[in-house]
Amino acid sequence: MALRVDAVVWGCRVVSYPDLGARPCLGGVNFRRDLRRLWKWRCCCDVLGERDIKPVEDEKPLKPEADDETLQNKLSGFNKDLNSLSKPLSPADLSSFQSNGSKVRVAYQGVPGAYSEDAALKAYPKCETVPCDDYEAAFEAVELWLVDKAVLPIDNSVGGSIHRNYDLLLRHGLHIVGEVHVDVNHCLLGLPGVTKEELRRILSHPQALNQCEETLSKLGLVRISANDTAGAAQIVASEGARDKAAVASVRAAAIYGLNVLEERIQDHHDNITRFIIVAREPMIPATDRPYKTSIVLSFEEGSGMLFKALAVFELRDIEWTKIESRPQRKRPLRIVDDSNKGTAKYFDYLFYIDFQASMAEPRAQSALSHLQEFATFLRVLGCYPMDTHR
Ligand SMILES: O=C(O)C(=O)Cc1ccccc1
Repeated sequence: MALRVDAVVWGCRVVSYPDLGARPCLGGVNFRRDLRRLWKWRCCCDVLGERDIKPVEDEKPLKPEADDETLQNKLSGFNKDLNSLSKPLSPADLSSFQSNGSKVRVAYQGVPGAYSEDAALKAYPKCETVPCDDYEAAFEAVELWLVDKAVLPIDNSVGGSIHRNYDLLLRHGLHIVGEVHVDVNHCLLGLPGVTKEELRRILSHPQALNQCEETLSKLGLVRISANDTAGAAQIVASEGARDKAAVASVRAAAIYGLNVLEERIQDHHDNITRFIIVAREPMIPATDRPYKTSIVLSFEEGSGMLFKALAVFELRDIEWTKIESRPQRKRPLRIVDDSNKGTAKYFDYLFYIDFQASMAEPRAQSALSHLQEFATFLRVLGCYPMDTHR
């Protein structure tokens, strides 16, 4: 099956896939439908290996239909040099501008005012942020060259890991090229003139609701989950119900014209979310600053192997900063013949490990080759500069 790349417009590939009887597509124009076709094509060609194909029910575009003028603007930014777009990244690529002077486009889940957008702007202050319906759409937008990067929450100091993004990292072939910490200040937002006493219902992202459990219980509010914090603020503002409030940021309040009834309503004053930045190309590992490396691996046998894996780092004085385990859905049970006691069954897990070293360092390279000796699967998700600020 053939795919023809007709041109690269505004960082998006204009593609046609004659074998599927499809017309050329341009990011932003009927994006979802074209995306599905390209998706099928990618799966047929096994470009990125096995993946789940999620049927997309709605025909809603990721971005509103582009009008003629927008299209013309996009077309004027033609870039036919495909090769220049697929080079590995260096720390200089942490700039908000690309080598051709155009702004870096960064996808995030949510609507303007979401913490994920704060993270994108913290990492690339002058970037163009591109809102996406869900985390998966943000990954897809990078894969389809509609944006340059995506920023995704991965871990929160109060709520813990965002498991969905660990799973998506494995399913998609993107690379982690950076991390950014955002200090989360959850606020209680209501319609102008509304008092706390009038509130009955509270909307927000499930993580935000969990992080504010104590305050929300004291206020006796009924929780309603929303796609993202800013999306919740947008709903409260547009519905105009006086008993409904949102948990979101001060910036979201300003964008949607809501009143900040109380700031820092989270149960723990210090509430930091770690976001990762993913791109199509990996970052070239260097040693000019502190680097972190993220890997995912699995073992044939159980708990002793994890101990051995951690010893690999300890032996080389490498500090690991995070371990997360996720079930191996394709192989949920490992059956062990336990001689005269019968057959034991264990769940099988993938382990995600972050450690503080650059792949440019011999000690990190030797740690990975050591791990390879007993891991049944090992993938480097990325080696990237650490966010050493708060
Ligand atoms: O909903 C948002 O604004 C997000 O970006 C996700 C999120 C939710 C709660 C804390 C940090 C990030």
